[in-house]
Amino acid sequence: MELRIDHMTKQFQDKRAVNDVSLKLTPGVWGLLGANGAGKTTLMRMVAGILQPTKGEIYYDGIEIGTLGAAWRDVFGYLPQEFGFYPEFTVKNYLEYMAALKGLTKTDTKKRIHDLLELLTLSEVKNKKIAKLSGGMKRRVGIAQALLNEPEVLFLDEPTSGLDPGERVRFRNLLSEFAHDRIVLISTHIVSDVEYIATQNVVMKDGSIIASGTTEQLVQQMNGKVWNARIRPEEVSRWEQQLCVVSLRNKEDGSISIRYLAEKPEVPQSQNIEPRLEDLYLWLFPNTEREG
Ligand SMILES: Nc1ncnc2c1ncn2[C@@H]1O[C@H](COP(=O)(O)OP(=O)(O)OP(=O)(O)O)[C@@H](O)[C@H]1O
Repeated sequence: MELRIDHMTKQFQDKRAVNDVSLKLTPGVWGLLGANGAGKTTLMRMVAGILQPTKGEIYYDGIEIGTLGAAWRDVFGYLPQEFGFYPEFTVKNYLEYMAALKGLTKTDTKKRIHDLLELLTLSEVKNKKIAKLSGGMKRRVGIAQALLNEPEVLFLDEPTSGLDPGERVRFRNLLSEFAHDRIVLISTHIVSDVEYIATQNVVMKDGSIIASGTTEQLVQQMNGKVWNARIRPEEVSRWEQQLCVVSLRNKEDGSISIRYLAEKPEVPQSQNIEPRLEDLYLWLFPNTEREG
């Protein structure tokens, strides 16, 4: 099973949103990381067949997906970033409707919806109107519809936005299991969503892939660049202005433990510490807001 993205490019008037991206996706979870505007959504929409590429092709097991036509839609699942629901539908009716669009049989639909409602802890709200659900529940309904046809290739655009930490963990575990023999690509700027479950990560910036590899391979680039030191509370704003600060933690003795990124130690008595994927992300995208 292989999805080959070949020299994909998308030009919007004067904006090149995706610039000659080539990727070979194999079974497992793939993390697609990048700051706002990196081109992640545009790339995913082209694979989903919603957006016409300016240049490039996509092959599933060697066959161009345009040639596959309906057969591609049968094996592909997609959760868009902006998800247009039918607010007056109940959760169950909506999933039945989507199952019919995806061509599932009546018997398959019943069982599949039952299982997905259980899996995504939506059983209790299955007869509620979608308009009445919380943001996190709506997101889970979106995930359920993407999983309806048990897709072999699943693309999820920021799937965890609006999920609480418990839901996030459950969702990550569910995906890890699901991706055992499928290709799952998750676009996110929340590094912890993919740090521990992604088999491979791809980092996009300004429409191009600037790094890719396993989490371990990627974080290696940060060896020797992540530091920890103790500072006094009154020094915080000075160091924040001078350094790329990953985190600040109040210690019991009144001092502050600072984790920062730099080519060499900048704060007196800094210790070199083990890098994480978030460190690389902040190194590549220093101006992004910190993860909450
Ligand atoms: N229909 C469009 N017309 C013109 N420009 C567009 C269009 N869609 C996207 N863009 C631009 O292309 C670039 C990439 O956008 P895209 O939504 O793919 O990024 P992203 O990585 O998904 O960002 P985010 O994390 O904010 O969703 C941005 O500069 C965006 O403004």
